[in-house]
Amino acid sequence: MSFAAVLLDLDGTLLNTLADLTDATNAMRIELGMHPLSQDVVATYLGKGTRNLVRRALSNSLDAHVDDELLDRGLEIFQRTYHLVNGDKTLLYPGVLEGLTAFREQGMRLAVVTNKPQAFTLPLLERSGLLHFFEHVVCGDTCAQRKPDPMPMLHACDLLDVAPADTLAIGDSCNDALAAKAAGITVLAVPYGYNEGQSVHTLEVDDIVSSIEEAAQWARNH
Ligand SMILES: O=C(O)COP(=O)(O)O
Ligand SMILES: [Mg+2]
Repeated sequence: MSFAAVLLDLDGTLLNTLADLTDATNAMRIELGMHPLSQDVVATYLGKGTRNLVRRALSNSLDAHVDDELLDRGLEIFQRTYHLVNGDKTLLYPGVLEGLTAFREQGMRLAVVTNKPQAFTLPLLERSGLLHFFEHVVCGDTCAQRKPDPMPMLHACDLLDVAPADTLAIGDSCNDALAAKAAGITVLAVPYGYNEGQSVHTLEVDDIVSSIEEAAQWARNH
C-alpha cells in the first residue's frame, strides 16, 4: 500500500514543547497561589487541548471537575503566559527534519493535525522552521470537535483532497490513535511523546516507530 498524504501530530511528535508548557502552567498556578508542578506531571496532562491542560493542572488530576470561574481565570493566565514563552525552550525531536524531507521526496502531501489552538500553533510552527513543510494546519479550534474525535483528521483529508484509506497519521497519544482509527486512517505512534502517563504499547496502532525518519522508511515499505 502506498500513501498519498501524512497527517502529523504536533506536541510530543514533531516538537518537544513540555518545558514551555510547564513554564506557562506553573506561572498560572503560582499566580493563583498554588505550588508548581514537575515537568513529568505536566506531561501526563497534555494531549486533549489547552482547556483540558488548564483544568487538569488546576486540579492536579486527570479528570477532576474545576468550577467555571476558576477555569476561566486559569485559562486567561495560561494563555497570556504561554504566548510570551511559546517556543523559547521548544526542541525538534531527532529525525523530524529528515523524516519530513523524506516524505516530501516521496511525493506525499503533509498536514498538521493538532489539539493545540491555532493562536499558539502557527507562530510555533513558524518559529521552529517547520511551517513550509505543510499544506494545511488543522488545530484544536479549527473544527467543532478535537481528537480523539475523527473530525479534524477527516477535515485534513478533505483539505488535502485525499481519501482516508490513502492517508497515514503519526502521533504520540491515544488521541491520535483513536481519531485515526475512527477515520479509517493507518496510524503510527512514536514512543517519546506524551500519552497521558500510559505506555504507547497500550495504543491500538498499526506500528510503533522510533522517529519521523523511521516513519518515512516505514511508509516507503508499505
Ligand atoms: O494541545 C494539546 O493538548 C496537544 O497537542 P497535540 O495534539 O499536538 O499533541
Ligand atoms: Mg501529541
